[in-house]
Amino acid sequence: MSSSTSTSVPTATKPQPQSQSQQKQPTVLLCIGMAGSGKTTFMQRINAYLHSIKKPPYVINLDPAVTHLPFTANIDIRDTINYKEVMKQYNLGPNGGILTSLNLFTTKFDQVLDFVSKRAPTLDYIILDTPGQIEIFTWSASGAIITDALAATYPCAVAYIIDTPRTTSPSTFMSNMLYACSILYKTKLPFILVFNKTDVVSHEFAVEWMTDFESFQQALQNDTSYMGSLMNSMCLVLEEFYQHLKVVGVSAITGAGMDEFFEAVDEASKEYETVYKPELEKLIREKAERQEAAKQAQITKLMKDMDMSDAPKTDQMMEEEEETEEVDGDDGDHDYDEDADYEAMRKHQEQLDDQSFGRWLKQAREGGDGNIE
Ligand SMILES: Nc1nc2c(ncn2[C@@H]2O[C@H](COP(=O)(O)OP(=O)(O)OP(=O)(O)O)[C@@H](O)[C@H]2O)c(=O)[nH]1
Repeated sequence: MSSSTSTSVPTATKPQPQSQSQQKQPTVLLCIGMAGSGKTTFMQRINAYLHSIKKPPYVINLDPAVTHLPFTANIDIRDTINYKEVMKQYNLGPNGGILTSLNLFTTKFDQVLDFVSKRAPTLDYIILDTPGQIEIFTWSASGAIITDALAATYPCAVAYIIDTPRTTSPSTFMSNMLYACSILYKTKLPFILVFNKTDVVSHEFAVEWMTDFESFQQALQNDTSYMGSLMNSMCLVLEEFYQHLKVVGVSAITGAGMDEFFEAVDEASKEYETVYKPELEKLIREKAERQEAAKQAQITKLMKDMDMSDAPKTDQMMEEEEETEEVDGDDGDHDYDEDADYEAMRKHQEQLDDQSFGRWLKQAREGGDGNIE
């Protein structure tokens, strides 16, 4: 786990050396969190922060149910999808309405990517606000499509927003961590745990629990229930998960922790380049190889079906050909036998005909048929 606590100049503000051939790619930040954790307020804060350092971000709102956006979005799902209309038209409840709206929007996401790609060379950050009902984005096909589409092109990181004052009990903390863990393993993207609302409660207790499992077990001391012992074991399991996280404490209201947050984003962007991107490229390469192999197999099969002699022959094809020749030989003998049988039958029939004709002639003569003479 890396906890960013330094107050030095944010790396995001330092000029980055740019190779001529390499086009600048903005970093995508996906803001995900439980309802009420402060995603929208946090989006407003980072938007204001980035404007203040002269790096205005490209803002995308994916929450169709938000009534008021305290910032201007470049692309807003609400401009194309009327969430209340969707609920009425499809006879859905609020969650079904949000999910269907997101699904409808995802069908047009290629157009969103087009818009983004036109602006990308001039951008440093693309920030996305997601629906309040976290599972609608994290566990839906649309959420996965949007995340994968962005992560395939741009360095991408998840900012998981946590309501710190509501996470002070070991059980809510553990629930939140397990949820974060599920998102990390689902997206496999660089992950930043953003403890929000630190103006109310400092996030230090959380950092301590994550770095020292004994302190978490101490907090559980009075909990002798089954849940208590389960959490006791879980904290050991989660130790490995914590090591892959960047942790920052912020206040979306006061603006505290913004420098640390963008330092973590910068690290996450590098992690994307060194870990996620090579893995993605490997997957793409493997898929291309599988497709090429399948194509070659199809061509070989087609050549064989067409009996193209100049087609490259595999050992198996040669063996099959030899077997076929042997069978053809048998067929020739068989044809020969059939011809002999046919000839014998023909002769036999001729004999029968001759005999029959002879009998008829004899009868005709005996019967005095003058015409016969
Ligand atoms: N004290 C304090 N309150 C905050 C902070 N960030 C957000 N809030 C408050 O938390 C409440 C929820 O904030 P939102 O930004 O609407 O949270 P959200 O996650 O976008 O909410 P949904 O879209 O409904 O899921 C609001 O009343 C905010 O004013 C913070 O840093 N400190």
